[in-house]
Amino acid sequence: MTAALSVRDMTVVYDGFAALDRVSVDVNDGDSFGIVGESGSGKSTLLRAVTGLTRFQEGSLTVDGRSYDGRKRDTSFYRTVQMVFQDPYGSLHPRQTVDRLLLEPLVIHGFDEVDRRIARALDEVGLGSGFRFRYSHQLSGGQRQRVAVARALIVEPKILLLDEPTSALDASIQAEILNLLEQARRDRHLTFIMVSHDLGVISHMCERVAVMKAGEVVETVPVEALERREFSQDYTRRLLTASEGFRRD
Ligand SMILES: Nc1ncnc2c1ncn2[C@@H]1O[C@H](COP(=O)(O)OP(=O)(O)OP(=O)(O)O)[C@@H](O)[C@H]1O
Repeated sequence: MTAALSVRDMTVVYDGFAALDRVSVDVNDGDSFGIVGESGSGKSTLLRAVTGLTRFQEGSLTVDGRSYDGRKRDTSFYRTVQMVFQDPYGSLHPRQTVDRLLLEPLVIHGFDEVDRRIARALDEVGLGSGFRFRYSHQLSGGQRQRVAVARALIVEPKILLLDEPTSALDASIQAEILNLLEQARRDRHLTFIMVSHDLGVISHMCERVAVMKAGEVVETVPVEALERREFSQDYTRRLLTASEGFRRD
């Protein structure tokens, strides 16, 4: 199996505080890989360090066979790796039309047949051409997140980094977006790396999961191991119990 992404001993320090402390993660081509952990454990920092939004001071990163350093990422990196953020309100410019939002990445990456690609991307995320000339501020949260997914997929990436992609949405809309992502992954043979505080979402979407605590990966297990309670860390058990909600004994 080829590695789509390999992070080795990655360390990110903010003002003397190690938000990531020698984190290693290997994700195979076509995998759906989850990252869980309590708030502040470093999940978003890991994704941000991979995409170059945050600099890593030590360690190495290999994506699709190429090595990248602390911060610099070239256009070909973003052709391979796209990211979908939690907040569809923050991640899309409100005064741009959907057409403009989808055109921009196509221009950056030098794609031709832009009309056809935009129409196809809108279809793929279930919006249709009626949405093409709407402004993003005229869309619901779920519709915006569909546009964010279309914007990521339109450059035909191999890897999607998903940072809590549905946690800002209502439960029913969450399921629609997750199904849409799952369908896109199957159709396009994508690799997913997904951060979620919701172990239910991770169990549904992912095959393997890294458990993070205080900037470290404390264990990496197949999702079935979580379901069968076959893991080594008590911390993982506490996360599972917390995600199952408060129970009266
Ligand atoms: N730009 C920054 N400057 C300083 N510290 C930061 C910065 N970004 C994150 N941190 C700190 O790094 C640690 C990890 O943050 P991170 O956002 O990666 O956690 P997380 O696991 O994604 O949390 P959550 O689930 O709440 O989003 C936290 O203690 C956070 O306060």
